[in-house]
Amino acid sequence: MTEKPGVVVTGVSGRMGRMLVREILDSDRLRLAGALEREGHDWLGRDLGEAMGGAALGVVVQDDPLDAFARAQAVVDFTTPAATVGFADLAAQARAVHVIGTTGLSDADLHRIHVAARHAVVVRAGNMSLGVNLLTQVTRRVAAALDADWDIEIVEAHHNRKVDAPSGTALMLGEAAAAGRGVALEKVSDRGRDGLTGARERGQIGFHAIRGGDIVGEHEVIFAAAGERITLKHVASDRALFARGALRAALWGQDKAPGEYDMLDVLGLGD
Ligand SMILES: NC(=O)C1=CN([C@@H]2O[C@H](COP(=O)(O)OP(=O)(O)OC[C@H]3O[C@@H](n4cnc5c(N)ncnc54)[C@H](OP(=O)(O)O)[C@@H]3O)[C@@H](O)[C@H]2O)C=CC1
Ligand SMILES: O=C(O)C1=N[C@H](C(=O)O)C[C@H](O)C1
Repeated sequence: MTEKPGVVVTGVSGRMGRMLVREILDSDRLRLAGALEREGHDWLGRDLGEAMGGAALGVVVQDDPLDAFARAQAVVDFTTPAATVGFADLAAQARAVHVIGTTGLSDADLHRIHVAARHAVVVRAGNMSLGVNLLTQVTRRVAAALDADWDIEIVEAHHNRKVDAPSGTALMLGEAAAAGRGVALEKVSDRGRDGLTGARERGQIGFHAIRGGDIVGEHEVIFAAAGERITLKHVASDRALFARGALRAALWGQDKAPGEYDMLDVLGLGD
């Protein structure tokens, strides 16, 4: 029998890191091969299970990514942009599938990930859920069917610890709406209006971010015209959904050629 692919979880003490560990331990198709935290973290050197407040797992939390990646087939990464670009280089060196959930990546970060993907499989998505990825397809189609008399506004809501805005998901939905309209998002994007802004410009795509409490993630795409309005909405009520999507991507990537992929590829929802 072949061994189950081993997964290293980065940012293992974080909201998504802990969720990923639980899902891997529940999985009969993957095994936990390593646990990473940043330099200086108080979990370093401790057994992961005990650090999480449970029984020992025999996996020690470490801060040496190359050592961890060399013993794994996949790296599942929900951390920060600065950490993720470093992990992309090292996962490529180790030829491990790199699943990236981190959002807030700059164009320069994306370029570095693109270069790393010459040598290894990278699956990246601002949202790993089936529902949101399906919603991007629906959004693109609705935007393609309507002209610019329909104003597009994207509203997202998240917990009060989130550090980036608009959310990665809001940007995915914005890209989908812009693609449906046949325009480049950066040319029409209007983020967080404030003050004496003047009337809305025709064709713009607006973004608005709510931050509060423990909201897991909610996204609305509003198409508003004179006398009528269409609202497409997704609500995530459990982070396990993102973790399961990411682990599905880690498995899916095992037999793929090096390159950049997204969750539409993993879920078979691409055109
Ligand atoms: N694509 C998707 O479906 C989803 C994406 N996300 C995205 O995932 C990212 C993480 O979210 P969340 O889990 O809520 O955030 P958290 O802040 O809870 O977790 C991030 C973790 O990464 C750790 N970290 C930071 N730098 C490093 C490093 N160099 N090496 C190892 N670990 C490091 C942090 O440690 P410390 O706090 O000590 O600095 C922290 O434990 C965000 O960008 C978020 O938007 C979230 C959910 C779903
Ligand atoms: O930070 C989060 O929590 C989330 N981040 C992702 C995003 O930026 O869209 C996905 C999800 O909405 C949760």
